[in-house]
Amino acid sequence: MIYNKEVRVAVNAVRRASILTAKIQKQIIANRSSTTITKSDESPVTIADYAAQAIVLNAIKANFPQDEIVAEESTEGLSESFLNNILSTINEYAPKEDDETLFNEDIPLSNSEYPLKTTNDVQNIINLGNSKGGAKTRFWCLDPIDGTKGFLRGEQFAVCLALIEDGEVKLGCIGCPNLKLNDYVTKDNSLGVANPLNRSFHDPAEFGYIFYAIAEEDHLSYLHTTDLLSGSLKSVAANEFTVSASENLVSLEGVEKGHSSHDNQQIIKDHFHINQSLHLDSQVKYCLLVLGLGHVYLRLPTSMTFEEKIWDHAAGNALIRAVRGNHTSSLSAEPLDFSQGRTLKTKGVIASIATPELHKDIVSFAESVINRV
Ligand SMILES: Nc1ncnc2c1ncn2[C@@H]1O[C@H](COP(=O)(O)OS(=O)(=O)O)[C@@H](OP(=O)(O)O)[C@H]1O
Ligand SMILES: [Mg+2]
Ligand SMILES: [Mg+2]
Ligand SMILES: [Mg+2]
Repeated sequence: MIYNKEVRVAVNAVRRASILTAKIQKQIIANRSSTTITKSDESPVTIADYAAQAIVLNAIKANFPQDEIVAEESTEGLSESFLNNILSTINEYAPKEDDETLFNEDIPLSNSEYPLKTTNDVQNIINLGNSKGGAKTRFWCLDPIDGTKGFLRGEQFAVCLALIEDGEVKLGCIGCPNLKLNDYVTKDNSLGVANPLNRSFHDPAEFGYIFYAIAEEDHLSYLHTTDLLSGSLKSVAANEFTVSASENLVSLEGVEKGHSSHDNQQIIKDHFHINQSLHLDSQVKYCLLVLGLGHVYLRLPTSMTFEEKIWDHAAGNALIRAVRGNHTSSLSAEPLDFSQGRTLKTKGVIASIATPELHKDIVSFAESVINRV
């Protein structure tokens, strides 16, 4: 397998961050923690976002010291006592990397050059996520908690890591600690989308799933968070679920009305007879899409000035391309371009496992809805 070491590091780091964030979410929901900060753009960030970013970036640098990283969070403005809090959170909640039931011994997630033992280590490693990205470098792209609002509501969130080379996403890994797939299998067989995998999901009691894919290999893999790489791995082949206009389609959409235009999405759903919608936070939406549990991901812009962040879509891009799906902006059916820096320069996102023709029709209709006077 190409990118063999990269996949092992990514899955192990995402697994460690998924277990840590899931434990912290339980504490927050039980009201035993209140470490949420509001960032300058009014969005929330928690101690779990910082702790997850620290352990994933440390794992990357310990194994690929030359690689650059684009990651969402920075420690700007954090006090020494907050940094101390991040360090104790890591020590208390992150599973230990000498736990052989969870980690491959030959993939150390820290070393003497990247130890993660002091607040200085924590600060330095988090801020290594400040790469500008672009077309020329090889860089990793991390969203330590995607769907922070869902995380705080006790709902879906995801740890999302991608590797980008020459502006193109090469691999993606998404940890979904709260995902129970059986919750999304359509109960109503008349819709014709009941469990497209034609197999039952054995949802683990806790810690959900990890999905990963190399974009150019024609399949996606997924496993329970607490399995080792060699554990009960399942996979989906390219084009396994391609759908066309004549079928009953299910949309995948966000929860927050400020993140996508639910009104414009409704107009599209009416036009294409999409009469069932799943609303979830985070890139978990992409995971359901590539399993065929939904067909069209709609993220129409609420404002023409907001720039989508590459870490909100890069890992999902690898999954979608591995199953030969479509991943474009909401205004043009050109593929998303991850080579333009830390943000996408196009507006909105539409993803689907539809035929290319149907995808083009949906985007062209979306464009007319967005640009209507
Ligand atoms: N105005 C606007 N438009 C589009 N996207 C925005 C906007 N504001 C924020 N964000 C980003 O939305 C990320 C969360 O996306 P979700 O898919 O979870 O949104 S939703 O709540 O389910 O609708 C969220 O990611 P996290 O900060 O990692 O949670 C933000 O990067
Ligand atoms: Mg955020
Ligand atoms: Mg995000
Ligand atoms: Mg985030």
